[in-house]
Amino acid sequence: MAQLLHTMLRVGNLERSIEFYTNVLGMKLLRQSENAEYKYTLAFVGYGEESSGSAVIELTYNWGTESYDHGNAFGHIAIGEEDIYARCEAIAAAGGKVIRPAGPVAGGTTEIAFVEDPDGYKIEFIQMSSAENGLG
Ligand SMILES: C[C@@H](O)C(=O)SC[C@H](NC(=O)CC[C@H](N)C(=O)O)C(=O)NCC(=O)O
Ligand code: NI
Repeated sequence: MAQLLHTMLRVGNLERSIEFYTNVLGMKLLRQSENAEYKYTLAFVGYGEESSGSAVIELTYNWGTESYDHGNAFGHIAIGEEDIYARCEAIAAAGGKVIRPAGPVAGGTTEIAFVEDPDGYKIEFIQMSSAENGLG
């Protein structure tokens, strides 16, 4: 059976992104690799080991490229959380940017929040106990 493995994000400063995803969002740095020939470094972060079936984020740093034009197509990566209110408080306290405070989605009951990572990618937090479609 196919398995969702990772989402790749190109980032402008790998150390900054690793710091955010680990110390602000509470993920683990799972593995890191460098390709000197093609001048890029990969860092995989997530809440669980890939070997246990956890989907992860692949942070890609192209040496010397400090920013990207994100266009207007990319939406977000979603993370299920037991308490998005506490998580958002912790993110804000750690200097993270909460761009949509925790609360019910417009016209619905699922409770969500949005934060922005250091490159401007949006991360959605969903209160699993409130999630519709059987996620809760
Ligand atoms: C390890 C595996 O999960 C990969 O995603 S490697 C894919 C490969 N990545 C790179 O070459 C990284 C540097 C490259 N300059 C880039 O920014 O992508 C690749 O084929 N990338 C092309 C792509 O469109 O992802
Ligand atoms: Ni990949």
